[in-house]
Amino acid sequence: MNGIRKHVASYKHGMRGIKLAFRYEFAMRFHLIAAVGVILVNYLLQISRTEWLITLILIGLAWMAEAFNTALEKVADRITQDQDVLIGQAKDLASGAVTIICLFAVVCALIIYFPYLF
Ligand SMILES: Nc1ncnc2c1ncn2[C@@H]1O[C@H](COP(=O)(O)OP(=O)(O)OP(=O)(O)O)[C@@H](O)[C@H]1O
Repeated sequence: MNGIRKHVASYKHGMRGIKLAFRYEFAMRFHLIAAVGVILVNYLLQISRTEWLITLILIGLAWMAEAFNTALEKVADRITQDQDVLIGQAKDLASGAVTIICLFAVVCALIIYFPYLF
């Protein structure tokens, strides 16, 4: 019972994290606007159920990568705000993770939307 209560509490912390991310992170709001755009285009083009799933999974992965990136930046800034090679690399890697999923999302979007448009 204690375990279940703890598990439910961790979802509450998670919701707080999601609120924080959308309230204070410009990049997260940008991803939200992009997601709304994608959902709109999906409706307009009447894409298949599988294509809906792929786009929704990619949206989730992009938000997840951005949230991890923000978390890592906060921890790194707590460790030191001085210039540090390893901190710089850690931040670049976390930012790279976001860039990777965004690049794949763009490629997938082209593959999915192209046949509907041309
Ligand atoms: N303490 C540091 N030491 C060395 N380089 C740093 C440090 N802090 C930031 N950088 C460099 O500046 C970049 C931007 O870091 P910053 O903390 O400003 O994140 P940001 O502008 O919010 O980036 P992102 O767009 O990835 O969210 C990092 O990817 C890193 O290359």
